[in-house]
Amino acid sequence: MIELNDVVYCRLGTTDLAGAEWYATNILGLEVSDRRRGAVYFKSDSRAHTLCYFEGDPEDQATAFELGRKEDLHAAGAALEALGHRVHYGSRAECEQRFVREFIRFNDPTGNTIEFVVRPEATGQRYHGTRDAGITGFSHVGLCTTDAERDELFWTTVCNARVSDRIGDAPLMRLGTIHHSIALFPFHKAGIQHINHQVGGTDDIQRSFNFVQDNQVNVTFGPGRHPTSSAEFLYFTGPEGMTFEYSTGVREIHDEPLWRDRQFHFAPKGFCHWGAAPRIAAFEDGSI
Ligand SMILES: O=C/C=C/C(C(=O)O)=C(/O)C(=O)O
Ligand SMILES: [Fe+2]
Repeated sequence: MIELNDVVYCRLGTTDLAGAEWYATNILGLEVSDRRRGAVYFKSDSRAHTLCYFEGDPEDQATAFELGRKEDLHAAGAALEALGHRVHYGSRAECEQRFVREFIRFNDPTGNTIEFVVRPEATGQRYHGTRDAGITGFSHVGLCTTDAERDELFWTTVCNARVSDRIGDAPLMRLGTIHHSIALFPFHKAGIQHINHQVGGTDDIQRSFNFVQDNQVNVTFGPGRHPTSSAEFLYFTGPEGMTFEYSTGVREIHDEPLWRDRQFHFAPKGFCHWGAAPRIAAFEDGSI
């Protein structure tokens, strides 16, 4: 079993790096932590970076998860190869680009690019957003799946994810005590479906609702409250059509052996307690 500790960063290709940086700092509220040729790195908490935009194809997206030690990484690489995955071992230059000691890259069964990394760099420094969005950190990612049952099996049997709840066939899965670090949403192709940052409270959600609208950013869902994690949320559109989510108050699961996953409707009532309806393709019709 591949033991994943947490989701650690996303990498997103963009055809407009300057525009993506403008959005990430002035709208999303992240802090530029580094710049390398053709790439900009962003902080959202005390980690060295949790998001990287790089010049490239917007469909070139990767999500990274942390493992404990390099021995675990090598064992994970061998296990994935034995299952038929093609595994790329990161070069020193590629590790430096990611602020990690070692990493491997492979595709999950849907074709999402996944990186498993060891020793991602931390900083002793707090994060200071360019605007006060109230962000407390990068928290989870939604991935598209072309076969939710198959991919759930991959994340829960090859890896250590546990299903906290399901909305229709979409599993919300935890790696630690946070209700979910990874969620899978049925869609017709691979890709990152949304990127979540936690914010401090309701005021931050409501303030951002007004702020993003005042800045002509498309709000696609919310404000609302998820029946699943109990979190209050706001979803809006970013560069290249990426969906970003702020949420606050996500449930923590500490009674691990006692928790039973629950089944929610794949319909607005399964997504929002307050009656908001999503205008996000993978939330509207899982078979698109
Ligand atoms: O509405 C669907 C999403 C639910 C949640 C949640 O329970 O917090 C998410 O954030 C998610 O699936 O990503
Ligand atoms: Fe989410």
